[in-house]
Amino acid sequence: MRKGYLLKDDDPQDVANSTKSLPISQLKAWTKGRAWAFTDFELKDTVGKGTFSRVRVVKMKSSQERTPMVLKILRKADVIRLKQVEHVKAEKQIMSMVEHPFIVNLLGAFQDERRLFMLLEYVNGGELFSYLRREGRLPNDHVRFYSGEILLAFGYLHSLHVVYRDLKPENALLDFEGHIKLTDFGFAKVVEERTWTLCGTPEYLAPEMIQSKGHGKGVDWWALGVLLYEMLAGYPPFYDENPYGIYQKVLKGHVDFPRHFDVKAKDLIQRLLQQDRTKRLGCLKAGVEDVKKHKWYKGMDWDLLLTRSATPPFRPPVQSEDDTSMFDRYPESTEASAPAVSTKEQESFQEFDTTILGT
Ligand SMILES: Nc1ncnc2c1ncn2[C@@H]1O[C@H](COP(=O)(O)OP(=O)(O)OP(=O)(O)O)[C@@H](O)[C@H]1O
Repeated sequence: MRKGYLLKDDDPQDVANSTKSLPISQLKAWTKGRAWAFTDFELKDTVGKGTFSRVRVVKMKSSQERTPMVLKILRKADVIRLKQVEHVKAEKQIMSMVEHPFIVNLLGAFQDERRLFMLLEYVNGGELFSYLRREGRLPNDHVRFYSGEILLAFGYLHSLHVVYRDLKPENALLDFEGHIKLTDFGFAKVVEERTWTLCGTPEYLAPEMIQSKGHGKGVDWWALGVLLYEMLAGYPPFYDENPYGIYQKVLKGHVDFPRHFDVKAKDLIQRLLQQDRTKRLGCLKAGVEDVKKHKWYKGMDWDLLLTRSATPPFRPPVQSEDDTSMFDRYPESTEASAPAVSTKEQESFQEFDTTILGT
């Protein structure tokens, strides 16, 4: 049994001192169908801060079950001010319908008068971003592993007509074994054909999104090309101090490849960073299968990868399930206050609460 990952058994009475924790399948079964309130949780460290959210590790207060989870806390007033109501609703909606080994599990969604809460499994190995910045750049086989798990998640999402739209190393978390877990579905959308909203992170935006031409699944394949490049080079392919400069470079489409680049990796990236989305790898008839078949992935056992049976290249040095040392430090916050919103504004959050029925 792994250190810090004790499986549940039937005995413990000592709630406060218990270190018992559940594997995700059992955690999902335990959280299934429950109604939640913010006061149910004991607040631990903050592990992330977004534009209008705070992500905190939490534990249930009065329960035998002490598995750490995270609560993504959003202030309604900020969500409204930044015109993110529809995105937040879509995030919850999409996260509650997806289930995949390389995607973070949503365990519940609820609200109080001033805040929205999403309860998620806690992925304690930190962001791929932090690992990449520490290492500088990654060797081919590491990149093959991470991008392979991500592309399997994309294949799954696209089969449900979900476009993720926010791939970047900050949103790819590593679990305790070192497998990928995609988080932040704030820009994800169900798209049958095309959609037009400009969203994502400048360095990762596809040309058709910048040009407001209408976009679809192709933006994810473009972003995978950017991520592959960034992991192998240590910096993104299109870079400038300001977003406008980045957009110009993306539209110009010229990519400089460092000398050390593997020729097959370069070929794959060029096919993903194809300006014309009708010719871009992943956007053709065979979809994800074309990407999987690219010669850079030759020898990859995709079935083994999907079952999380391939050995990750790096195992995060976490000491316990609630270890937060792989994340940046954030100042303490009591989460006591949030601005009020009007009764009319409250209505827009009516369908937010979800008890996950799942499997
Ligand atoms: N399930 C999780 N387990 C561990 N850490 C998480 C989890 N979900 C999110 N985080 C951390 O919190 C950060 C912010 O979360 P998230 O990206 O979902 O928030 P956001 O408000 O959408 O952020 P942004 O404004 O940057 O898009 C993540 O980058 C990650 O470091």
